Amino acid sequence: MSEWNNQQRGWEQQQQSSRGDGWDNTRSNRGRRGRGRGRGGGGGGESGEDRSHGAHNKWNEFAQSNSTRPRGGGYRGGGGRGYHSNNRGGATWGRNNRQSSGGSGWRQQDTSSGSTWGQQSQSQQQSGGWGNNNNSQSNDNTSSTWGAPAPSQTANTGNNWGNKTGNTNADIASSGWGSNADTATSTGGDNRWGSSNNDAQTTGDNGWGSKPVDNASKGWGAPTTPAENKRELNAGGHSGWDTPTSSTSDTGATNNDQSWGAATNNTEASGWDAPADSSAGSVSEWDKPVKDVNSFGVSGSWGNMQLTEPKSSGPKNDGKGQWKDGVHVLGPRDEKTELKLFGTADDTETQHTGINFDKYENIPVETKGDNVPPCVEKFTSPPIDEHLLENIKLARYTTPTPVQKYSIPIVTVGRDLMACAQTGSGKTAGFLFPILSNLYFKGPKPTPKGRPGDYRKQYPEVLILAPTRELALQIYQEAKKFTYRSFVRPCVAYGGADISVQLRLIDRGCHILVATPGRLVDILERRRLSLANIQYLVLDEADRMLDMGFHPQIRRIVDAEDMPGPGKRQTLMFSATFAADIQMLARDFLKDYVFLTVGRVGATSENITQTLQLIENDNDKRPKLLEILKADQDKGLTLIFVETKRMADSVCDFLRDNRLPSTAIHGDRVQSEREEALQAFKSGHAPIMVATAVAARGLDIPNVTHVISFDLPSDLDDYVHRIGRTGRAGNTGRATAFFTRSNRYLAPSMLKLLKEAKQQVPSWLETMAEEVEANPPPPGGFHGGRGGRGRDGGGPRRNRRRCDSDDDDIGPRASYAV
Ligand SMILES: Nc1ncnc2c1ncn2[C@@H]1O[C@H](COP(=O)(O)OP(=O)(O)OP(=O)(O)O)[C@@H](O)[C@H]1O
Repeated sequence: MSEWNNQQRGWEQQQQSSRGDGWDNTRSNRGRRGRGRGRGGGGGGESGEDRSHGAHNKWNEFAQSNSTRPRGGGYRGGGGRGYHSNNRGGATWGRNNRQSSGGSGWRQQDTSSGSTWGQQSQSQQQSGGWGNNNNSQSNDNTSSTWGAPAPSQTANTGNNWGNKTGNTNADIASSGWGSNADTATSTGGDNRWGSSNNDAQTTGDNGWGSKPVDNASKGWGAPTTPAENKRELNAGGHSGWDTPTSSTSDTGATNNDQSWGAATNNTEASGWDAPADSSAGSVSEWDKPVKDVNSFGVSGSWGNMQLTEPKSSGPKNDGKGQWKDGVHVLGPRDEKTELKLFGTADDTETQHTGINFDKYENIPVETKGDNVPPCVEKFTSPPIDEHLLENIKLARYTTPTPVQKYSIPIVTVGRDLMACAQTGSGKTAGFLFPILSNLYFKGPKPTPKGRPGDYRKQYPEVLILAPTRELALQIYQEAKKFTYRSFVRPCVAYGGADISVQLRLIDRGCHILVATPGRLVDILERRRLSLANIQYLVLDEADRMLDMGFHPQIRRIVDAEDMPGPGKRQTLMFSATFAADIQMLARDFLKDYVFLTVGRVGATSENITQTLQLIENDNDKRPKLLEILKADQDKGLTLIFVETKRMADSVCDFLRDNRLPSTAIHGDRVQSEREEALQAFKSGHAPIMVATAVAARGLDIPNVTHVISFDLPSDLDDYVHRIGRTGRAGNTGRATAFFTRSNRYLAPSMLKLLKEAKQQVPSWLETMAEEVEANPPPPGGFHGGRGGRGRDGGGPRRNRRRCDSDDDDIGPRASYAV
């Protein structure tokens, strides 16, 4: 029996045995929002959001039958209202909480007659919960503490969530829950949850944030390879990660040993500092403690912790360095942090270079501009800083990709750059490396003198704008890799996550800010950040940002704030495609720039084998999809692109109905769900992901071996980016597209694209292309093939957002007129 069949059987079993518990819970909860609030749930009150009555009834039926809670009762109902009241994606918290002994858990704290957190911590000593650092009583497995997810509970005797291991902090006095304490100076073991956001990935022992890394050994149900995952499903094991989206199964131990990792792993930046969806707009108690934290060591509320914590004078080891007296003092090495950041040489959650990596060498490179510096052939010192080279080595990069070979010297000598290179060819490092190298050489720029009241303002030196939340998060994670042990602090800000948490992180120090434009405008309006110190402005996927309607926000950020103008800062724009309308932006934002193209602008990688399937009728798409998936012997991940959010849910439902473990990602899902879906996909728990354009750009997911364009976008650039989720870093991949008559106007440009990438061209495409050329679309009647350089047809497509298309973090827009 083929691997596929094995897998499938396993999935079936999974579906039958634990539907509602596992991967399937990453599905969209669209339509469920707001239902079933405020009833039952053991007094759960307002926090209960009964997701068992959602649109996806079938699954919810499973959930109901699995559930012991009263219908309509908030699954978070264990303890009154907590931050869950606004947090769909944080279901896990509530669930664990509910499982916890005697209604314990921090939510209860909230109901405990206005008690302070510190007091709660005492009550926790009886029932287990977060305020309770030293309370071994809380270690019953069901009430697993935050920092100690189920698998590690036994190991974590006495631990509670923020604070796992005795935590001897030299700087405990300034730290704490909502800790504004500089995580850079906290010890590796000082797992204060307020700081877990950063620490989750950079320090090994940090409460729950650290969990996912060794999930394989901890029985999370998230084995290391997708193949194994599938086998585990065969074995009928619970799944894990993505469970938290679902409120459906709040029973039993299964839930206990799920969940946490999902929240943690997915949301490094949100971690539990950023408990899932803040879109509901409220901020929980513990998200607001910036002020309280300052009084931490003084008033003792919250700060009860410190009284119970012994101080340590042990070495600090959080992977962070400092700039001291003009010298870059590196932080100490830390094995666990390195493992988290860089993975291992053969894990499946890290992108490894593929057999065709060397072929990048053959791609023609062109530069336009005056006095372009010569490229480098190797990662050498100089122009790259020694410490950066060490991190590059840890990332197992041996040779720069073509875009890096050119961007490194160009940016190092201070030039602006517009760079266009194929998907998956290393553009992120192309801008990060020279920027970081320069920062490491020069050290931090002095903070400008602010106005009175500006004392809390941060002055980042690098601003990286990205169109989608997931891409922002990914760039941030890359930045964390290459800033390991350095003085440079990266931060991230994107919509759908708690802004106060993001602000708090920024407050702790921010040299590099990665942000989506809408969220950044929001932050700027709060006057908590100044752009006066920006030395580098990076617009990643700039064309997509314009296409999404971010033009006003970008203009505002760049022109209407205090950012230094062109010539006083360096501006870098990177994409695999550049639409015509980006030229305008380039003209205004860049100065004396170099235009770098690696291969033809907008071309696909030859590492991707493309197949077009002519589909006569839209109704034939689903059976065809099933046929392809079932015949697929590939053990890798499959990403399916559709055009609308509704269709994403619908196709995902269809696949599940056919017992194919799938998840969906689109803009109608709350951020935590999106991240969970992504994690379920990455980990192989849901090896099929149905996505809208929200996942089209920049996402670097290892082991995506097949991209299926169920719907073709009306713009070929979008197609190029979508299929670019496979065939990355020299790996090979496959792309299948369903081509219908309604896509016919794409035929000429598609034909050209296929020929250029040396792909097989079906004869019907040639015929169709000829027909279209003989009868071109009426002016304005079709937006296919947006132009760009060397691209056929179509005009600028700005502002042609579809009503059901995805918009991500558009944010406040009315406040600035273009
Ligand atoms: N020099 C290198 N050696 C080995 N791997 C590399 C190198 N540079 C980048 N990579 C890896 O290649 C993968 C793709 O890189 P990246 O995400 O930066 O591509 P990209 O060009 O930005 O793609 P996209 O156009 O889709 O945004 C990443 O996993 C990255 O770690």
